[in-house]
Amino acid sequence: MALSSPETTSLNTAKIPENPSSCSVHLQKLPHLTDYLPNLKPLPNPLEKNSLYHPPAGFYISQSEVVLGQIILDLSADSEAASSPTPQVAYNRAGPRWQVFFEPKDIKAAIVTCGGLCPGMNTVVRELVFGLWEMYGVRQIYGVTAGYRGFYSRDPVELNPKLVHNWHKLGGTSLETSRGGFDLNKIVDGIEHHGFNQVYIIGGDGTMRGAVSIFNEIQRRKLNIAVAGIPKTVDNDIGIIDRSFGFQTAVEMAQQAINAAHVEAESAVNGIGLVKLMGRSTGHIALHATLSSRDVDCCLIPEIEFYLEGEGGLFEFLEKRLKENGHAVLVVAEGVGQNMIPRTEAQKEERDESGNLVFLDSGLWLKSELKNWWTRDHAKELFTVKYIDPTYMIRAVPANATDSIYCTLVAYSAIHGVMAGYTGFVSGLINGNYAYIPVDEVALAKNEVNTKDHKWAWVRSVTNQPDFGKP
Ligand SMILES: Nc1ncnc2c1ncn2[C@@H]1O[C@H](COP(=O)(O)OP(=O)(O)OP(=O)(O)O)[C@@H](O)[C@H]1O
Ligand SMILES: O=P(O)(O)OC[C@H]1O[C@](O)(CO)[C@@H](O)[C@@H]1O
Ligand SMILES: [Mg+2]
Repeated sequence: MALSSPETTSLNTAKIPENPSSCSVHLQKLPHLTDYLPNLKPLPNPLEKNSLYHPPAGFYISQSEVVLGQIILDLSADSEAASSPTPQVAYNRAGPRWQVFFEPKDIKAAIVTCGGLCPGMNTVVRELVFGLWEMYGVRQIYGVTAGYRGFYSRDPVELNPKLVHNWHKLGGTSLETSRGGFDLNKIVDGIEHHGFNQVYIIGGDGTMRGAVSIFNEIQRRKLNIAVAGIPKTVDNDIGIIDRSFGFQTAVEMAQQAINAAHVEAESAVNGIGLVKLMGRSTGHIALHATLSSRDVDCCLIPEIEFYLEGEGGLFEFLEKRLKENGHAVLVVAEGVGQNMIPRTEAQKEERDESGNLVFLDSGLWLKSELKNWWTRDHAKELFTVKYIDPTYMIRAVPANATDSIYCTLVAYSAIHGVMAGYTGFVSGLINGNYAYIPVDEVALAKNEVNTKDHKWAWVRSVTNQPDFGKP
């Protein structure tokens, strides 16, 4: 990998070697059914005979095609990477393989949706059904309803293109979803009982941890069943992938709430518009909504520390903004201030069916703190806080055009991977390319906002909010 033009770096003080060490690549191993069922025989891909495809040269993806996990490198001679070069992590590129390990007539596929809603869930299900049916001629496709518990407590629903053709226009998940109900043995027994040999699992971080256990148990039982995950996270809290389908739609929907908060704030004397957006442990939606809106004066996310009172605190900042502009818009993620909001003993313990801590309403808390502050310090002046909580509105909608394309491609990628005999993987977008990632890796990978990165610096520069830091 030689640098094309050393001159271009003349403005930069960093020394760049003429010929930086050729990069070594570490390919993350993808589990395959033949790892534990060595006698399985490959077959030619049925797409060869699909009259709609006529696969051209280069259509099939080879084992050697990879997607790099990191595409930004520091080539300077004194960089850490140059002094101890670690191999680049790479993932298998997603797409059709020329050999498959399933005969279409023998396939019985199951699709399940788990966890909270996200725009595009129905589209992913629709595209799995269409892809399996149209590309590979699969005729036994089932929806497992109500999340993981559906594997053992409900009859699966037969799916076909006619039934699901309109689902991309619907928000939510027509298969229904739930939290909790994860009983590993009952689930794998259910999969065996129904004779499913391809299992597609759509869900968030918890769902992916469940998928790891299901995959491990299937391997332990040496079953010829492939498991593929499709990460769904409106909060964008799953690592490795660029983002989940539905995330951009949610950010777009958040604009409506921010616009309304801005109008309300601007139309009042000392008006504050307060918007709470989803994001339990990560502030990606709040961050992206702030960057795209430009009406936001302050964005608070769980990854930053802040305090309310005193010099350098939130109230001091808002007071300044109110003096300058007469109004201010504040966007907070739901996970913000959870360690500052007073809780009863019962609230400290309260968890949802999946075991996630139930959060208190950060927006309501902030609204009340703002009112107390104003009454205490400026009792005679007018003041208004308009609090908007669009929580479910931003995720209960169908996917926008960009997310719809993502839904289709991520679903097709999953199908191609499973047909090729891969298992225990997820399909996802990495640096703009579809790739296969071992599910155990995804289940552990968090995606928090890096507050030392440019993106957070951009927020600071569009809002001009201070680095609240510590008092
Ligand atoms: N560690 C785990 N092992 C097995 N199953 C799990 C685990 N964590 C969660 N699950 C199961 O996965 C399903 C979904 O989990 P959860 O409710 O946490 O949502 P999620 O998948 O994280 O989605 P989101 O948080 O985006 O709404 C539930 O059925 C839950 O019981
Ligand atoms: O009310 P529910 O369905 O548990 O969902 C709320 C949670 O779901 C999420 O959207 C994640 O899917 C979180 O942001 C939020 O805390
Ligand atoms: Mg989760």
